[in-house]
Amino acid sequence: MNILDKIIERKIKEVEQRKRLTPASVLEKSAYFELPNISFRKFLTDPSRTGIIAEFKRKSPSRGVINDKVTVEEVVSAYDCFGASAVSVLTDIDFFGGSDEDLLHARDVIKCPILRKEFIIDEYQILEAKSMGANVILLIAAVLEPKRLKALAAFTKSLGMEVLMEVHDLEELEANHWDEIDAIGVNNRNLKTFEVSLETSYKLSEEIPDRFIKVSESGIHDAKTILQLKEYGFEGFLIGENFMKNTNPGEAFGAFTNELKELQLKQFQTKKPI
Ligand SMILES: O=P(O)(O)OC[C@@H](O)[C@@H](O)c1c[nH]c2ccccc12
Repeated sequence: MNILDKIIERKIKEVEQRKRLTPASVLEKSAYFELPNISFRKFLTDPSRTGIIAEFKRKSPSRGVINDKVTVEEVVSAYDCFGASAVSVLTDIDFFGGSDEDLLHARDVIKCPILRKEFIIDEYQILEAKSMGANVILLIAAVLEPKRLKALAAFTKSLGMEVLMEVHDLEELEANHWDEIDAIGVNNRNLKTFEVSLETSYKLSEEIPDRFIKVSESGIHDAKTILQLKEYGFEGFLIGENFMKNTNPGEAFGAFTNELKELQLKQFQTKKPI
């Protein structure tokens, strides 16, 4: 059994337990059901933001503990303040050391869209996401049948939220050209083997129809890579470890965005006719 199978096996049990503990009707009483969604699409394509979806991730199956010393509030408020287009918060407890509380605390301190980073297999988890104040959810093509993925995406849209679908290869991409999806994320990390290659994004970029926002996920460690990905049409960049591995992830994000701005300025100046 690969790690993804293990996570899903655990997740099925977890969701059943959660449903018994808190019925959906209780989740639906959350005030977030009354509020308009903070648009992921709008923030990602806003030129005054960076396009970066900055992630709060304490640990992962591939890296072990990345950072268990910082608070979610201090990190995500710096992410937002230095121009993140969205913030991603892991809520998986067992494999990523996250929690629902992390997302709730993030929501208390930031105004940009929040991605609930979770292994979603059931509508109930989407209701949970809404009740916590998340604005966008992740649907992973490697764990869902195409028809099931479409149904979960439609349910998300019916709640006014948005969908980031994650793919890792052409087969997953071609099976899931659903109108209910807002953005397609190419995961450079193979969730079954942990291998990381940016070539995955470069190769799949031209296969993604223009109506979807293109996002590149995982393994991004420098500002130069963002410029390269932009050349391939990517507008979103999901980055976790590169910030979280630092004592002060928020500050690391700030330094990264400064470097990105400088590189962009240089690129602009050299392209400009004299
Ligand atoms: O820390 P990285 O290499 O920058 O990657 C971030 C993000 O892409 C990664 O955490 C991720 C992408 N898809 C996922 C699905 C589940 C859990 C985690 C992920």
